[in-house]
Amino acid sequence: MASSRVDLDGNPIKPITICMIGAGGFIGSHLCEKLMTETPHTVLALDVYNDKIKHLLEPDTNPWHGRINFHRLNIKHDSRLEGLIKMADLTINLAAICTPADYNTRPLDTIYSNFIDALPVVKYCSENNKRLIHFSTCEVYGKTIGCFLPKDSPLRKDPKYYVLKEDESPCIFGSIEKQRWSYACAKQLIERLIYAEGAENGLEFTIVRPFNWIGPRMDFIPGVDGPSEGVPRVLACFSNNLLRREPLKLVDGGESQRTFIYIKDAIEAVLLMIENPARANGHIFNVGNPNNEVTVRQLGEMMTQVYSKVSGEPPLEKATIDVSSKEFYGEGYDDSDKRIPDMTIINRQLGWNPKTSLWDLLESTLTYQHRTYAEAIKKVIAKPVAS
Ligand SMILES: NC(=O)c1ccc[n+]([C@@H]2O[C@H](COP(=O)([O-])OP(=O)(O)OC[C@H]3O[C@@H](n4cnc5c(N)ncnc54)[C@H](O)[C@@H]3O)[C@@H](O)[C@H]2O)c1
Ligand SMILES: O=c1ccn([C@@H]2O[C@H](COP(=O)(O)OP(=O)(O)O[C@H]3OC[C@](O)(CO)[C@H]3O)[C@@H](O)[C@H]2O)c(=O)[nH]1
Repeated sequence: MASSRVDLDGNPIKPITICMIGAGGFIGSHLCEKLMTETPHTVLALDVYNDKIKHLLEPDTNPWHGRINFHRLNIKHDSRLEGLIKMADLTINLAAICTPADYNTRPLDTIYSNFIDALPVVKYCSENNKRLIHFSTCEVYGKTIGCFLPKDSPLRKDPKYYVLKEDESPCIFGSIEKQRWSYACAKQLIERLIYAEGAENGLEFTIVRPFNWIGPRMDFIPGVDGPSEGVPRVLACFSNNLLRREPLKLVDGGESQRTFIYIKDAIEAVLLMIENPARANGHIFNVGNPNNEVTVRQLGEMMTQVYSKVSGEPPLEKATIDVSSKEFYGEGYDDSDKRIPDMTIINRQLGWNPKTSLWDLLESTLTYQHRTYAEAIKKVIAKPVAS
């Protein structure tokens, strides 16, 4: 590891110990990989699962052996949590229920996971003067102001009505019956609590609002490495459809818009936050790629084209089908209409910008999906169904 690593102000970077909660998930696995391969830092990796970081934990001959230690624990009820936070210089909290299919069907679990379970983490960091990087979500913005304007209003084209700014945009959620917003609301309240701990008790914090980070190891493929009836996020839903040669399901016409960012670009931003505390503390950062905006329908069409290229299989004649949100997610679902991150703050504080185009990131991700799952899917499909 280069000992000459310096921060953005030219100061040498000292090795630190990081307590990473939720290290076994999608983002955690990429962050652990980055920290092991490119930095001298040590990671205390906390999670209920470790399948996605197994390659970093074994074998003992890995060059980073000894710098990553896995602790299997559930932060809901484990007395080791405070001790592990105390052992570290920095805590990164990624643990959450964060798949939209859960928000309206398991609202209590969602609220507990995203608010109640995060409380002790904030408390222990504050009481022990430990720095905290907390993962929130772009979903705290909810809907755009523009979506309430008449459909033909020219103001809908004005960025003032849809670009999402950390220090200006309001958080606009639906009614309480729309339980979709249980997650966003819990995330908003924990953000407010962390902000208040900073203001009243001097907690050193950074809040990250990821805008649809996607890439290898995201979620699961139903029936292969996750429950057959499970509904992961859109990348894995569409990957599953493509692998099984089924039409992609477009919820409510696939009209919602998203900006997708490659996980590896996003992890660069997190590393800058870790290694530049003076520039990152006290800030809330949007982390997304405003250049990669598509409707969900366009995403489906692009994934279909890319998958055909990487698998060598022709696309289905009917590549997509429409499905209502009630049928797909159940009662209480609602959606964010559009999500374009304003990049001013992260650019000013950390000089960071995303690089990878949507086509390129889908090409590397779907190559991974095909290599990892195509054979397993064939076996699942070939298995006779028990009568
Ligand atoms: N991926 C994105 O684009 C995105 C977007 C917005 C927000 N986020 C936020 O980023 C964070 C990480 O997201 P991800 O995509 O890696 O999700 P993920 O589900 O892959 O990872 C979350 C990890 O937390 C672990 N976890 C959950 N509850 C736990 C508990 N009680 N004790 C111990 N471990 C627990 C899970 O086992 C999982 O490994 C979440 O807070 C999420 O809300 C992610
Ligand atoms: O088969 C499908 C699955 C989903 N959709 C639609 O795609 C849009 C995006 O869905 P998804 O990736 O599942 O999640 P969201 O972007 O809505 O929310 C996430 O954003 C950030 C995060 O906080 C964590 O990742 C989470 O809340 C959406 O419009 C679905 O309806 C589809 O058409 N077909």
